[in-house]
Amino acid sequence: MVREIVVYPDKRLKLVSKEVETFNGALHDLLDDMYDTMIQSNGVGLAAIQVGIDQRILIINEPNENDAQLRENTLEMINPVIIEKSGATKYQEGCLSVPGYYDDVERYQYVKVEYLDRNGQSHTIENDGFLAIAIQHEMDHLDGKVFVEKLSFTKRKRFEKEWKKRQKVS
Ligand SMILES: CC(=O)Oc1ccc(/C=C/C(=O)NCCc2ccccc2)cc1OC(C)=O
Ligand SMILES: [Co+2]
Repeated sequence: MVREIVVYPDKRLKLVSKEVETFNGALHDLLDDMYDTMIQSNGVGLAAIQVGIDQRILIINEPNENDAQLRENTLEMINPVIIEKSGATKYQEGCLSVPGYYDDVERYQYVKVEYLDRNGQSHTIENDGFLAIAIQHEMDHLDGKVFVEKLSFTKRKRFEKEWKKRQKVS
């Protein structure tokens, strides 16, 4: 089912999420709910803290060449750890917890990541494209960091001004 998305500057987004210890039906239900929630909001990535669960869980679903997001293309990462990183890249990021705001964020170009799947099986993935950016963005959420906190001083000032104005209106 679709869950409510936690919106910036909710202080839950600053929590450091805890490692997952049990790989049971409740975990599978959460992963399925995260998928429903991400797709319904037109997202390509979501961390569990964005639906209020402070566990080290993230999902990514990159649209395919026909711009379709297929369920089987969903990458589910539990307790992910970056074991290699290199290079630098910049990409205009957005976040379902900061709806309607996009800005350039600097990231590592290449990452190699170890993680567990929904059954507790270990996997290693490496990427130097869109997926590398998405993984870094979502892993930041697991450590209580939102992309707007990585902006340069001036960009951050611009964001805060815009966001305050938006809060007054809504
Ligand atoms: C108004 C509003 O909510 O705008 C949106 C903002 C962000 C998003 C989705 C952001 C998202 O999935 N971010 C995952 C992290 C990520 C960012 C950049 C590259 C890879 C991975 C969707 C929005 O809704 C629409 C209709 O576009
Ligand atoms: Co995000």
